Amino acid sequence: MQGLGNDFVIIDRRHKHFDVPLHTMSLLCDRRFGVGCDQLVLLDPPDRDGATVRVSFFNPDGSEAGACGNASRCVAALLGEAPVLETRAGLLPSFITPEGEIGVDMGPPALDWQDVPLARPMETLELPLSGSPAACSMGNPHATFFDGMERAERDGAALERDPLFPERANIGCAEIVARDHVRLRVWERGAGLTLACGSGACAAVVNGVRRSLLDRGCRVEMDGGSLRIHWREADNHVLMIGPATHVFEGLWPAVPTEGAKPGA
Ligand SMILES: N[C@H](CCC[C@H](N)C(=O)O)C(=O)O
Repeated sequence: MQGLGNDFVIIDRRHKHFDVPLHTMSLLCDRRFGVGCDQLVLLDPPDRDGATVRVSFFNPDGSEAGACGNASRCVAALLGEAPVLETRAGLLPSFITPEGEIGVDMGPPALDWQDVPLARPMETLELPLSGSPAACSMGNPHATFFDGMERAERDGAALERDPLFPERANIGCAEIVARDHVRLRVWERGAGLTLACGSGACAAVVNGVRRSLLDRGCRVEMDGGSLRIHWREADNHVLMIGPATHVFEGLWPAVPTEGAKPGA
């Protein structure tokens, strides 16, 4: 499935559990050897009351992401009937707008340095990096710059691994069009430049509001298309609304026995 061109292989293990080894994940994500995707998504039976499905997200480099906004909308669309997603970021309710778009309540952002996480406490909102980004977590770490989108491709790889980010970071680079409209390009942790990033769009609005650059309701326009983001004052939750598209589906091959060659 894909959300604004940010694409995913979603493996539904709710009815038959099987292991997906790391090397199989990497092959599936690698466009040279497999289907190719920005993240791999696993669906499992829920553990927590109130959840419909447990969802976990993995980058092509095998690292796990605590949040994945575009994939969350895709899972909501796949299951239908407004499921509640159990993720590492918490329980995320979903909804369908009258226009048929998919909405996910991405929960509250985490703003304290230990929760982003950052390597040390910061005296100001602006991090001590060229371009003075702001950082927050949506269940995954995001640093957002507001001085144009060029930095994403130019410096994203180095910034992702800056020592300031002990768990690395997704690097969002924004160009302000208006207080309710921003253009964004994201170098994603463990995945590189993508056409869109849902949690990155949420983080950009949160960081933009904190920097007094954006309103709480904002259109975030990315190369793959736009999301509507609203950082709700009443409960501090971030709502994300946008499309989710089913591309194709297949059957998981007979689960290989131990030691079988990957990518069978
Ligand atoms: N594409 C995802 C973000 C993946 C984040 C992942 N790269 C990480 O390690 O946090 C989204 O739509 O939110």
